[in-house]
Amino acid sequence: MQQVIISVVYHTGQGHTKQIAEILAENLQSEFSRVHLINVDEVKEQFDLLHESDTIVFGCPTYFGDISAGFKQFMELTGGFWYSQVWKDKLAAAFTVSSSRCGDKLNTLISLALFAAQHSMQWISQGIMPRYCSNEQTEGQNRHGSYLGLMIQSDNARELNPPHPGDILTTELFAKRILDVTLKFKNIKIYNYEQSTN
Ligand SMILES: Cc1cc2nc3c(=O)[nH]c(=O)nc-3n(C[C@H](O)[C@H](O)[C@H](O)COP(=O)(O)O)c2cc1C
Repeated sequence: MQQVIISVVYHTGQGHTKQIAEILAENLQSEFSRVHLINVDEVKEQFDLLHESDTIVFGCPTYFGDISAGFKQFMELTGGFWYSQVWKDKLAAAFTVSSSRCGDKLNTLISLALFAAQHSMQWISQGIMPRYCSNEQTEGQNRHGSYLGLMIQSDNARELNPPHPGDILTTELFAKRILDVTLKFKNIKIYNYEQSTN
């Protein structure tokens, strides 16, 4: 059985971004894929896992309308790889988490896409249509109407609460899309494999 390798590399401050990284990793896992979940705090020892990946998913919280400092540190560690373009034509996708519905998350996704472009990676858009009927517009899939990547609104409280159900659904659908696109890009045809229709 041919398998693709997908890594999710993330920074988290209080754990909200970690929650989403874990849901993504769980839903990326299949008989056709091997998944690495990597916290940027431990990335220095795990760069080989990123180098062997077909797809790398980048994730961080939005802090002051942009990527977090923790993620930026990781980005700057990749300077040597940029120089030799070792990630050229790997696939890339991204997600960000912030406490406001908007919270200027788009700017974070743009920064992450630019980072991937400087590494000459191929970008996977979110590819999930928002639902425009009844309550689903606000409670369902892609409720923030994002296209560049996955946007999540965290419920910031004293305790770490689970993400909004609509955001969990969107995360699951995004994982399915990342897996679909990776298999397509690697030209792996799987008999009876159901492509996502969202
Ligand atoms: C320094 C700082 C700046 C923040 N800036 C924003 C912001 O610009 N927009 C927003 O909606 N939330 C903002 N937040 C809230 C975080 O995005 C939110 O708490 C998020 O869930 C953090 O994810 P984490 O738990 O993975 O660290 C900020 C939080 C911090 C600590």
